Amino acid sequence: MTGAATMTVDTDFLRRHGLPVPAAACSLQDYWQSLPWEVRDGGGWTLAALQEQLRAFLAARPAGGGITLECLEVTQGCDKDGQPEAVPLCLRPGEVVAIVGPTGSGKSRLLADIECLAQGDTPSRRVVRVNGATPAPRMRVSAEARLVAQISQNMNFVLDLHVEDFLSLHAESCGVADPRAAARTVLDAAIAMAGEPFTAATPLTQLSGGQSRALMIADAALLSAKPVVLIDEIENAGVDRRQALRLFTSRGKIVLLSTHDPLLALSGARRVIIRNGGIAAVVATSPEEQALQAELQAHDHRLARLRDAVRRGETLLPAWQQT
Ligand SMILES: Nc1ncnc2c1ncn2[C@@H]1O[C@H](COP(=O)(O)OP(=O)(O)OP(=O)(O)O)[C@@H](O)[C@H]1O
Repeated sequence: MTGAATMTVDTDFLRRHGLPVPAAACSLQDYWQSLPWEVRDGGGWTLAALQEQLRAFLAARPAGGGITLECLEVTQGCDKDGQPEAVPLCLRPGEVVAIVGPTGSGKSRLLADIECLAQGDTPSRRVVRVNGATPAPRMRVSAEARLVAQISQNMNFVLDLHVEDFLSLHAESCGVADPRAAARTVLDAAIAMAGEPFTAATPLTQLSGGQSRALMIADAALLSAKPVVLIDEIENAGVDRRQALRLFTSRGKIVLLSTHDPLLALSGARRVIIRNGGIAAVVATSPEEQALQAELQAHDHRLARLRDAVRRGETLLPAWQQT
């Protein structure tokens, strides 16, 4: 049955229906195959009925396992020498926050701590609180209940599907009313962001790194209900970076991006400075820096033209001299 292989079972759903909970996350299809016949027959279940009910359950539930995210706090962290971090961090919906610092300083560590909702159990000993409270354990382990979508540098697909089929399946598993239309919207946004065009019929395995990331960004922004998006060094991603950020903030998501790029560093209202593994400061983007953004953007457009010319194998001077 379409979708059962791509839907993940949800422990809350299973408990609600008195169904056995598997030891590890698995697809609905695998779960169904592992169910003893007496459980299937006793509950009058069919795979179609199970899928229908799970889809309705997920569609009715806000992302993050039923909570509306109001604030995400990162506290009690230590730097690499075990010294307490200078400042805690509090993030609110619709915010873009850049994470900056030298190579190896701990930017990815901070993203990973947020991704796993660290509870003092990572090298930084950070504790992440959700809406002022300790998150429920299932928010750390259940794929459905997790708050965070992550876009990282190295994303490539291994699925043997075309772009449109993949997006439709994902839309269907998210409980979207018209999966094909939702897939089309995501595809259009991804194509607009990617440096090189691709189509609905492109096999996933033939997408370039930049195209894969553009697809994942559009998917995370427009289909995923996760309220927090972590982006690791999008500057090398071969996508229109500012368009990607706009897509996320238009959906009210918290966006944290680790970056060395000055334009991206200024794209949020604040930036987190990491030194020696710890948060050394949280700096507000000043009005002067905001004014600088327009100038940096003009340079960025010029460089983007050069990058396109390089990709097309053209000589660079005409692209550089174009006003
Ligand atoms: N607070 C900390 N305590 C202990 N170890 C840490 C801490 N922060 C980071 N580390 C460790 O330091 C190493 C480098 O950190 P990380 O990869 O996060 O750096 P980065 O800033 O993302 O680097 P790059 O810019 O090269 O991607 C990792 O092994 C990480 O686990």
